[in-house]
Amino acid sequence: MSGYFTEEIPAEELTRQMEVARGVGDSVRALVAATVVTDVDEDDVIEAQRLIDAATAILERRRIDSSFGIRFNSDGRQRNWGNAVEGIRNPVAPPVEFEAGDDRVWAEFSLGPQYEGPPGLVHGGVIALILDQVLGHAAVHAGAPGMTGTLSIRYRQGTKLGSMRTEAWIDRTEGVKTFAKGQISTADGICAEAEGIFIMPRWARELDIDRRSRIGDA
Ligand SMILES: CCCCCCCCCCCCCCCC(=O)SCCNC(=O)CCNC(=O)[C@H](O)C(C)(C)COP(=O)(O)OP(=O)(O)OC[C@H]1O[C@@H](n2cnc3c(N)ncnc32)[C@H](O)[C@@H]1OP(=O)(O)O
Repeated sequence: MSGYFTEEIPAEELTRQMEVARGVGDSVRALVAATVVTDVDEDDVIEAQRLIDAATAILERRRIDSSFGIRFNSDGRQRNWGNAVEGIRNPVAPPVEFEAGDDRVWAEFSLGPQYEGPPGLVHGGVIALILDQVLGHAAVHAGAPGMTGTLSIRYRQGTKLGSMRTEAWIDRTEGVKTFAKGQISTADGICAEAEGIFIMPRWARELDIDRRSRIGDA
């Protein structure tokens, strides 16, 4: 399985690189939201498009041949900047920043107009995206990570665009399978609940690699 590799970067340099990555990610996130809801005249839209195309040409002057992957420093710090949920350099990602306590992980975050499904509400697939990641994180945090085998979601009520919270915890483990549960809530209460089975894949079991740090597709 490729995509997991070590790339040693000194601490200060890593901090600096993170600021730059977050900066460009945040700017493009703002651009995406503005593109959805702008009400300016067409001439302004066309001028903006010209500038955006120029920016894209700058970024494409040099690129990696693959996706970003997950990069580790030898101290265990990881960079998953391309991740669709938490990647700081991925404008598709809100990004969601997870915190961990004794028995669960959680995050507070906001979803803007680019995540709309039904009018004013978050798209159901985006809800699934977030829940997959938070449940996967709970499995990692419990020291029993894996790839998502099954994810079941009960959508209890529409999730309004804006501020929300997600959290997840482990229900139980059975051999290579970790059973996780979680939810997303807003000021209206619980909007969606999920149950997932995360499985340590056969290739990882055979490699016998560090379960805490290497499995999952974060
Ligand atoms: C300090 C560092 C921190 C690092 C911090 C990292 C942060 C990290 C955050 C991670 C957060 C990730 C969260 C997103 C995670 C994705 O999004 S993963 C991407 C989506 N999922 C996939 O692409 C998975 C695709 N499927 C597969 O790869 C394989 O089918 C699976 C699921 C790994 C299983 O394959 P396998 O290993 O060959 O399984 P196999 O040996 O046949 O079966 C093992 C057991 O699992 C059961 N099983 C197999 N498939 C399934 C299934 N689909 N459903 C239920 N049970 C199943 C079998 O029945 C068997 O059970 P037992 O007989 O042992 O009771």
